[in-house]
Amino acid sequence: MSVYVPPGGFTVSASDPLSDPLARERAHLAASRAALRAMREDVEALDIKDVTANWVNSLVLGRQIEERIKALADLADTPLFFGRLDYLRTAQEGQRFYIGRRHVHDADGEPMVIDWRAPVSQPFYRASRKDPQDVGLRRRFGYTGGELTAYEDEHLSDPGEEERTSRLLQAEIERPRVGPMRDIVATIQPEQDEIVRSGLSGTVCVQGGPGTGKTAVGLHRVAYLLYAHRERLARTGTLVIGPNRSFLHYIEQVLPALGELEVQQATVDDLVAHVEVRGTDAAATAVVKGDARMAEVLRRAVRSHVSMPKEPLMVVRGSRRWRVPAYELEEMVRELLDRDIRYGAAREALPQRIAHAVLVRMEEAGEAPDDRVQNAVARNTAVKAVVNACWPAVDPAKLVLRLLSDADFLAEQADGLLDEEEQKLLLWEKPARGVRSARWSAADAVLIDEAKDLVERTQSLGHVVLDEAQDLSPMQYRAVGRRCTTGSATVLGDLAQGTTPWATESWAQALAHLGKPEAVVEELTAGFRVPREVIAYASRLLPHMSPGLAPVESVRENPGSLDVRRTEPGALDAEVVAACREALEHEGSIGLIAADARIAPLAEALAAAGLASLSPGEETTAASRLTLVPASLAKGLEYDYVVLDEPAAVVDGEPDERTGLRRLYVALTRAVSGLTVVHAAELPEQLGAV
Ligand SMILES: Nc1ncnc2c1ncn2[C@@H]1O[C@H](COP(=O)(O)OP(=O)(O)OP(=O)(O)O)[C@@H](O)[C@H]1O
Repeated sequence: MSVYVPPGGFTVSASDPLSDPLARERAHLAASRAALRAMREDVEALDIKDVTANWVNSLVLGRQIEERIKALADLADTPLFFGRLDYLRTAQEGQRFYIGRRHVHDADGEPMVIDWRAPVSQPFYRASRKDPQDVGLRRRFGYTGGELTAYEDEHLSDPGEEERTSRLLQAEIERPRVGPMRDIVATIQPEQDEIVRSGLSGTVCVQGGPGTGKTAVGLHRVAYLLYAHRERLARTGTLVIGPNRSFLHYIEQVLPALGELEVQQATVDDLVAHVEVRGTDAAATAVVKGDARMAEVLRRAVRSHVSMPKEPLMVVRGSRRWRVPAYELEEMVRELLDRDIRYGAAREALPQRIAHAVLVRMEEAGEAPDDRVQNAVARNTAVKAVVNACWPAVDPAKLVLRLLSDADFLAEQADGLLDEEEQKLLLWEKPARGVRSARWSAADAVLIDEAKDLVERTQSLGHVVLDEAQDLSPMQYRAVGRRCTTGSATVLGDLAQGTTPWATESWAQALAHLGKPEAVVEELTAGFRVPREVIAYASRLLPHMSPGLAPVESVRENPGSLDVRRTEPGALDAEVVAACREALEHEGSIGLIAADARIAPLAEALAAAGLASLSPGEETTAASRLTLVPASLAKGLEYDYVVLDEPAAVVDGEPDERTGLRRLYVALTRAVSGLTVVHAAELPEQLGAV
C-alpha cells in the first residue's frame, strides 16, 4: 500500500500539475464540482410554464424541482468523492471510477463521480487481496474540509504488496466527534456492506455490541434501498424507528447528507399516539400489557361485540315487503366471523350481503333489480338496524378503556389466557370515566393500536428500520410489524443492552412477534467507537447480565484512556465537575452520564462552577460541548470523552440488578476517546478491581 500525505499542506505546482498525482486528483475534483454546478444550473433554468396544464401540476413539479436542486447541492465540507477504483480487464476494461455520495456527470453525460450505491462501486467496499473482484487499484482519499489532502493506494492484485490497515480509515474512526452523527459511506466495512446491500424483500436482524455500527448500517441500508428501489419505496414509504427524541435528533442528519430527504423518523410511542399519554404503569403491569397474549384478549374483546340475529328482517320497498329469516342472517354473520377479516371490513360487508339476499327474493318474484337497488337496500334503515345490533361499530380506545375498567368484561375476554393475578394488575384502581379523561400509559396506547388494527388494517410501509429493538415488548413488536406487513424491516439491537422489564431475550422471539420469523440474524463484532481498554472494562459485566454474548473487539488503535477515581461522598460533585473540566481540555464532545436521580444536583454543581451544559439531543457546538445525560437516555449516543458519575447509583436506579448492570454497561460504552469514572460508593462488584 502506498500513502501520499504531503508534508505541511499543499502547494500544487503551477508549472506542471499533471506530473503530481494528487494535483491530478484535485483537478478531477474541481472539474466534478463544476459539472455538478452545471447540473444544478440546468435544473434551475427549467421553465415549466409550457408543460404544466394547471396550477396544481405546476406546484407539484415546482416542488420536485426544488428538491432536485437541494439534492444537487455541493456541500462545502463533504468531499464529492472519497475513493477511486481502477478496474483491470473484464467488463469494465481499464475503466476508472470515482466513488462519491452522489452521481455527477459531465455535459456529455459521461460519469465523473459514481454513486456509492451503484453496483460498480461495490468492490470499493468488498474487494480484497483474496478476492480482488477485478480491481487493480483501490484509492482512498483524505480530506480536510472540502479540500483533498491525501490519498492511499492498494494494488489488490499485486502479490508483492503487503496487507496493512488503512490509515485513512483509522483516522476516520478516531476523529473527534462534535455535533450529530455522520455518515460512514467512505469507510463502510465488508461485513457491514453485506447488510447494507441486502435485498429489499428480506428482513435482516443485526445483533451487535456497543459501537459496532448498527445504527450506521441501518441508515445506510435505507439509503441503499432508496437508490435501488426508488419508485417502489417512494410509493410505499420508509420509516426509521428510534428509542427517543434525542436519539432521533442525533441521527437525523445522516440520511439528508446522503441526499435522502424523504425518510420518516418516529419513536414507537409516536406510531401509536392515538390518545394522550399521561400515566405510567408499574413494571409488573406494563409487562402484562406488553405480553403477546394481550393480542388474543383484544381479538376476543373486539369479536365479543358480534351477536346473532334473533328476529327476521323486514324490508319495505314501495308496496312490497321482503323478509329474510333470522337463521339466514345468522349464516351471514357466522360466515363473516369465520372468514376472519378485519372487524370493520366485515361490518361494511354485512349490509351488502343482506341486500343481496333481498335481491334474490326480488328476482324470484319476477323483478329485475340492478346494483342501485342493492345499494339502496343496503342503506335501508331496517338493514342498518340489523347491522348495528349484530355487528356494532367498535371504538378501539373505548374498548381498551372497558377492558381496563370492567373486571367482569376483562375476566370474560381473558379467560384461560391471563390468570387472576394478571387480570388484577391490568385493572385500573379507579376506573376511568371517558377516553379523554383516562390516564393512559404508553403500554395502553399500544393496546389501542392493536385494537384499531383489529377493526381496520394498518397501512404497511415499504421498509422499516427498527433501532434499539431489544427494548420492545411483544405488543410493541406487533405494532411495528403491522407497519411493514407487505414490506421488509431492518432490526438492529444488542441483547446485552436491553433495559426494559420486557426486553427480549432472543431475536427469534422478537422476530416472531414482529411477524418476520424468516429473517436472517447477522452479527457485527468489530467495535468502531469504544477504545479497547474501556470496552474490556465494560465487558466484565457481560457474564453477569447476558451470559453467552461475545465481547466487542475494538478496531481502534488509539489506546484511549480509562480512569477510575475514588472520592469521599462529600466531594463527589466537585470531583465530577473537575473531571468535566479536564475533559473539556480535549477536542470534541463531552458527556457527563449519571443516574437519573443525580441529574438535578449535578446540573446545579455544573452551573455553580460556571460550566454550561446541554441536554441530550441538543446540538453540541464548538462553544458548548458538555452534555449532561441521564443514564436512561444514553442509549445509542456517543461522546468523545465521557465522565461517568457514581456507577452504583446507575445500577440502583433500576428495579432489578440485571437491568441495573445493563444500564451501567450502556453508560460505560458511550466514549470514543476516554472514560473517567468518578465514584464515592463502592463500585458494583461485577466490575472487579481496575
Ligand atoms: N465503517 C465505519 N467507519 C467509520 N466509522 C464507523 C464505521 N462503523 C461505525 N462507525 C462509527 O462508530 C460509531 C458507532 O456506530 P453506531 O452508533 O452505528 O453503533 P451501534 O452499534 O448502533 O452502537 P450502540 O449499540 O451503542 O447503539 C459511530 O460514530 C459510527 O459513525
